[in-house]
Amino acid sequence: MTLENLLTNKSFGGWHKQYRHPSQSLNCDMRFAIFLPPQASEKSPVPVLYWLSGLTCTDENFMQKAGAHRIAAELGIAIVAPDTSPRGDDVPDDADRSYDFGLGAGFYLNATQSPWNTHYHMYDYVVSELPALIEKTFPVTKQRFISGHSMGGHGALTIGLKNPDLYSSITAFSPICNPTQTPWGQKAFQHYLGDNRESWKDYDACELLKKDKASQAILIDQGLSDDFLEKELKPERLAAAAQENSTNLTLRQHEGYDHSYYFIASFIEDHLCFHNKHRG
Ligand SMILES: N[C@@H](CCC(=O)N[C@@H](CSC=O)C(=O)NCC(=O)O)C(=O)O
Repeated sequence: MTLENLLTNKSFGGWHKQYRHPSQSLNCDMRFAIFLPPQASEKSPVPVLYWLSGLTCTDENFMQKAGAHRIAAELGIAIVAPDTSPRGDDVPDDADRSYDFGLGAGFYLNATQSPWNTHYHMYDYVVSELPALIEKTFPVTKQRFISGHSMGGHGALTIGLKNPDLYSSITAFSPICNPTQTPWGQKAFQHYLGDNRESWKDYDACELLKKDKASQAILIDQGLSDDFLEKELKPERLAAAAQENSTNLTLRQHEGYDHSYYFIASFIEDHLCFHNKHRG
């Protein structure tokens, strides 16, 4: 396994680092970023928040724009930000090169349909391959938290709900909550998963929550001036499903905030503190 260090920056007493490595699940080279707080050492390993970004993002957007390092350094939590899709000349993209499908839009699932199924296995990468690499390489514990934004909020919710033993708590900003019923999700699932709509439900947070009560606590923040709210996100449906089975889900709605990283930066401290409360 080669792990190539591309970038190292000291930040709030800790370290932001960017790496490239060959990924077996995705069948291509991948980049990820990690923030290691100053407390992290072999003698005192720290838990890890996995952050899943949204459409068009790479590992860089969150690290550069969210303003998360100060509070992560204070709390002693590492943050790992993977890319949002497989990358490279061999990796197929949307024919129209649109932003909502293909490169930069892996939807955190395992594609079953050709030509997507050669590379698009972001679910396996995020749940298994990347944490194994992180836990082998860096001074971290096996405790994981998960969070994300928009498409990454969908990823955080579905991955967290499906793996209660692996993720202690779940948070999301402006998540796509019911992708089987909304345009971004339907386009992606049709291509990646094919015509059988039953198979789509396995990657839909509302459907997962209707099936089973979540064992973890969930925090969702949503801006009320978000241009994607009505058409794509549907947080009210997730809140209703949670209420139905007494899942511990808090949906906070904020006047005036949009879908951008200004919104994420405004509330990221609350998310890190929320995860910190669930630390073992
Ligand atoms: N107008 C944008 C649309 C893409 C966009 O808004 N991407 C969001 C995530 S949306 C859901 O997954 C994002 O995080 N963008 C990156 C950023 O740094 O703000 C476009 O056409 O690119």
